[in-house]
Amino acid sequence: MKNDNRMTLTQFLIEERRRFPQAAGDFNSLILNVALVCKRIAGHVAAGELGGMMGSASATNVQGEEQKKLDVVSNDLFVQGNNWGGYLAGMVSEEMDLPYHIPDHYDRGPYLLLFDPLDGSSNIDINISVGSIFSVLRAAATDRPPTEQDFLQPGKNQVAAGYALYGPCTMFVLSVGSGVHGFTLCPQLGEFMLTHPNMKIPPETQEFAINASNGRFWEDPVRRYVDECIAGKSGIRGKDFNMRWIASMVADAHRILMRGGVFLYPRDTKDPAKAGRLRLLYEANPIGYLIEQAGGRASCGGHPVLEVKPTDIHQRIGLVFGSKKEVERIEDYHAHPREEASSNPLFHASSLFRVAESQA
Ligand SMILES: O=P(O)(O)OC[C@H]1O[C@](O)(COP(=O)(O)O)[C@@H](O)[C@@H]1O
Ligand SMILES: [Mg+2]
Ligand SMILES: [Mg+2]
Repeated sequence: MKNDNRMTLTQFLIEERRRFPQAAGDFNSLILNVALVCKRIAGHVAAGELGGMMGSASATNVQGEEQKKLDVVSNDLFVQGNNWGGYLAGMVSEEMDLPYHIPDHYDRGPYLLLFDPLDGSSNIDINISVGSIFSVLRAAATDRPPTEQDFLQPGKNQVAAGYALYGPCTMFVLSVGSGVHGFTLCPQLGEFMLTHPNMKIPPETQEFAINASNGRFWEDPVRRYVDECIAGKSGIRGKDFNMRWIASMVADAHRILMRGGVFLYPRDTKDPAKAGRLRLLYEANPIGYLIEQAGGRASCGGHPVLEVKPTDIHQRIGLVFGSKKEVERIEDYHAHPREEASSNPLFHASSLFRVAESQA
């Protein structure tokens, strides 16, 4: 990578801050510390500390010391890298049952940090790209530890969101509400350099991503959409589609930000107790925010996902995101079921995204 005159993440944040002359600097400290944590995680991933060395919670190394899973290591790095800075009131993580409270000997600050420290962890053992996803909300108060309720804000309240992708190179993709910007880690400088300013998702696509092994559990709007993509030129879409599935949502989202496409992890009937696979607060919301900032659309079927009022910090949700026109088509299929679907009571009984929508 030529790094001579590219802007660093720090320089980018300084430029952004000029738009908010009253800002105290807490926000930039937060983003820079999250980026530093991501560099540390990238180091662990690149060092081959994958499944064999760190994959099992009960694994021991040659010294007989217990080794932690990389998910847990990544979570600890997020917590320790951000609890001391004075800019956070608390944190929520996929790896922690309850919200994390800033210890009394550190200052509390105005922001909440929510994260999936390692997304796509089933890919660690096989050396396929994984990533970290984060979301930033404003705290309701700094004179007390945040309650769970304080974290239950709709995604539209996010003041920033982003992810790091640990792939062939490490990238940090960020939105602070003014578009989406991609930074690539320069190994020589150890800095994230602005390599992909203003990422935009084309409104149409010929690529879709879904775990097709769940096909028999899909409800009609999703089945219809996928069937039409597969029918290609011979069907009503009149064009051939390609399919991709990395099984790291963060990597699938990155591909869509780079060249368009649509991703579906819908609510299905496989386990009716689960309102989808992905977690609302630290997977669907931050990715939804980035996608919409890049001109795409993120939906839970009938509503923009960013409108959903959360009810639980680890709540799951059905999620569709990507190229705007494709997501709108899927939403339309939910809003206007096919004839055969509307005459089939099965399809009435369980609307794909019903739970999420009722919470919107
Ligand atoms: O087993 P599947 O259906 O391919 O699931 C893959 C999905 O699960 C996830 O890996 C869940 O994330 P975690 O690794 O953080 O649990 C998503 O990234 C991905 O889209
Ligand atoms: Mg995840
Ligand atoms: Mg995870």
